[in-house]
Amino acid sequence: MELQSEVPEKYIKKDKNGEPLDHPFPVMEISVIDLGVLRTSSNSRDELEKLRSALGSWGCFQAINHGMTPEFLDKMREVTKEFFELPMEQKQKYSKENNDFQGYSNFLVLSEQQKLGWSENLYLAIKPEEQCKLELWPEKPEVFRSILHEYSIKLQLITEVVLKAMASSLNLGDDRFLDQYGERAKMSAKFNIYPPCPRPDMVLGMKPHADGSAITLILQDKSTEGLQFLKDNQWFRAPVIPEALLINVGDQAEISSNGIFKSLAHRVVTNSEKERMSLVVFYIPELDKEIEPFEELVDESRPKLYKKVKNYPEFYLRHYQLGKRPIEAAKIET
Ligand SMILES: O=C(O)CCC(=O)C(=O)O
Ligand SMILES: [Fe+2]
Repeated sequence: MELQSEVPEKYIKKDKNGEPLDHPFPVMEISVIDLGVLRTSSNSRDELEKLRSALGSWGCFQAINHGMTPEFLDKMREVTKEFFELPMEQKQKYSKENNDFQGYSNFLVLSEQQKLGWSENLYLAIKPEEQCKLELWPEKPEVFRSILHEYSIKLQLITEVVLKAMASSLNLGDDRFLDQYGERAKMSAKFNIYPPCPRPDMVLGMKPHADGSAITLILQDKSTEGLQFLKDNQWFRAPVIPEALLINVGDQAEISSNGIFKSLAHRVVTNSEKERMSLVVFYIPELDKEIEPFEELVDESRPKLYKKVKNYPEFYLRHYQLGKRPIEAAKIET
């Protein structure tokens, strides 16, 4: 995207509270959780309590000791930036087709009227294997395919540890989330680049949304902040911890946990001088699994908050296009 002093109208976005988008919002309180401690059964009670409390308030945490070295994470960041630095015609070889979610796109467009985000993305399924369209996996930079493969394997292991710990933290059997979501749950990687933008006060990198996943794992840029979460009607900046993965609750884990874990709205702001990258991995339950609040978490003091849903990505898209928060449509009316 070319840098210019005026930006096209379709990118202009006003904050609901009238604040400029680049207002210096406060930094959120985000727990740092040691996955190594969660993995060991002794000693993990405090860490589980921390996890439960983090997911029940801010809906996210920073995971450290996840089994990937800082050098490996830096390599992922570098490879992501190198891909987006390729000439446009090379990136367009991987362009997203209209009826597909996988591939390269220049901005997030779901419908004509929607304001565009100041970003380029590359969306690739990474699990299960038969959903991967290897022809869309860039051949340049040369290490792209092998390093993404390695990253996928690591993220599968991490996801399993996190979902088990989430279950334990709710005093449920370890496999409660994994069983509900299915062995063939999907993982998709979304590579984002947010180029410098001349009007960070008026243009967003990504508009406010909550994720339709069960959980999302984000590798953030090391030197450029941008991600913000909305809590109690106020935006907060997510800090960057270079060696950590930021893991957040998506709508489906909020539903399964009967609202104990929170899927918060978030957005990405732009920066006038620096570009920002992120690598986001969505963990998405099998489409034909019925997702509903675990019955162990429903009682008189905590009635069932959500209906049963199936194929949430489709449900999500349908409601998102109407400009509503999809999870609202899954709520049981009281
Ligand atoms: O770029 C980021 O840090 C987050 C992007 C995001 O929220 C998403 O892709 O769903
Ligand atoms: Fe998101």
